Parts: sequence; structure tokens; C-alpha cells
Amino acid sequence: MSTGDSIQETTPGSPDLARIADRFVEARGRGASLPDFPGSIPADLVEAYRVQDLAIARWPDRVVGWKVGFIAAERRDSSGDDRLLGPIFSAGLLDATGGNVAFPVFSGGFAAVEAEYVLRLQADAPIGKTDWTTKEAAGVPATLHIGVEIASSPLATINLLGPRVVVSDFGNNNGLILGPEIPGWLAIPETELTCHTFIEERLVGSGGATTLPGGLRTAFAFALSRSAKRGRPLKAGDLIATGNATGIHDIAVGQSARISFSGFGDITCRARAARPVDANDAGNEHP
Ligand SMILES: C=C/C=C(\O)C(=O)O
Repeated sequence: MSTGDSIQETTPGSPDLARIADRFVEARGRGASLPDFPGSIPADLVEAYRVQDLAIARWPDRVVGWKVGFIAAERRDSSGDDRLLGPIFSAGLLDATGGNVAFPVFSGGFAAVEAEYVLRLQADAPIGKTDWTTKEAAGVPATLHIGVEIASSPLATINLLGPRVVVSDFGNNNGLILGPEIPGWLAIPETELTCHTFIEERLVGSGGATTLPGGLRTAFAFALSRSAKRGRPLKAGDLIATGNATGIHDIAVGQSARISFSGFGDITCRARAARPVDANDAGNEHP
């Protein structure tokens, strides 16, 4: 396995980008793993988002939201982005109601759960506005929910290889488990939004909304800005998973997780192996 530093990079406009998208989509469609990054790693995040856009166009489902992930300072490129986006598809949106939700992860690939605070837009973002401050984002009407990101990719080394690779494969996302709304969230200080993650009932991480650098609204501002710059302005109903609030917690097929949001409920879930997607069925991946 090569590392991100030693892999040859693509030149802008390289036809390799379409091939990378094809290989990830094909592996995801089979519920299979990939031994290596399928090609040369995109030269920057702009190219990586091109791969992601090509893959979204090939995937037989519609986008219902976006995961936001954090990019460590030493891994940023000339874009200066401190976060990244990955699509959440309709069939990957699972309802936490009833508990013990079975969620799909790629056996032999990467699999983790992340505690998430999830915004649901109540209005379209204005067309043409591509730069958002945290304060401006706070003015976009949205409800807040508890949730769990299913972080999974056919490529086991995705996070080690870095953000250009993460962006190339749907942001290392394979769905979102959506829990209940946090009523009146605008009046709740972010310091009071805390949570704990347990795998097999062992505590693996604690944190909350303030674990996210700049808090929930800074993650929201990034999602608004980057989506608009990509020509995908956010719309009413879109879900934004704002980023891991307790860490990125590896999980294996068959293991259970419980994410406890202090005062707002628990989400319990269990990892299962991803199954092949039926391209004729828009709902494709079913729990
Ligand atoms: C590379 C993925 C990172 C996240 O999912 C995160 O920071 O929440």
C-alpha cells in the first residue's frame, strides 16, 4: 500500500478522474472493498470534488444531505478549506426510531460511527451567495436533530490517505441515522449539547457541539459556502451532519454502538455487512 505522499498525482483534467469515480461506485455497488486507491490521488480538493461529482452522477440515488468532516491543519491544501463534504443519499438515511438500527458498512474497508448534531434546513439558501460567515449561517432557519454518521468506504486506508482521498469517495460516508429533533435548540448554549459514544457498551468517546472547531454554525457556514461554490446550493429539507462530536470510532460488522445525547435521547445501532445495490431500485441499499 502506498502512502499519500508517494503516490503519483493526476494532472488537472486527467481522464483518470472518471475512472476513479467508476471504481469507487462499482465497489460500493457490490458492497465490496478495494485494496488500494484506484488510480493516482487527485492533486487537490478541486480535483477530488470533481471525482465526487462524477461519482454522485453515477450513483443511482438522490442526495438528501451532506456530511461535514474536519481537515486537520497539516492536511489542508491551497484552497484553505478546513472541512470537507460528502453526500448522504436517500437510501442511506435511516430512522433511529425503534432502536437498534442495522446499518451497512464495507467489510474489509473502513467502518466507523460518529456522534452528530444534524441540521435540517427550513428554507433554501439564497442563490448566488457563495461565502458565508458563522453569523450569517445562524440566520438560515434550520431544526437540529441528534444523529449518527455511518462513516464507511470500500477503502480501509481512506482516512490515512487524507482529505483528497476522503472527498474522492463520498467523504467516507455511507449514510446517516437520524434521531429526534432537539426542541428549541437556538436557545440552548452549545456547551449544554454533550454526548457520549459506546461500542459494545464500552465508552469510546465523549464530547459535544463545542468539540467542533467554531461550533455547529461554523460547520454550517462551511456547508453553505462549499456547496454554493460547487454549484449545489443548499435547499429546504437538506440535512447537514455537522461533524464528529466525540471522535471517529472504528466499528466491525456485528458490533453495536450506543450514542447518548445528554438530555435528548440515545441512538442504538448495529453494523452489518453492506449488500449489493440493485440499480433498478432507486432505494437501493435497504437496512
Ligand atoms: C474524514 C472524515 C472526518 C469526519 O467525518 C469528521 O471530522 O467528522
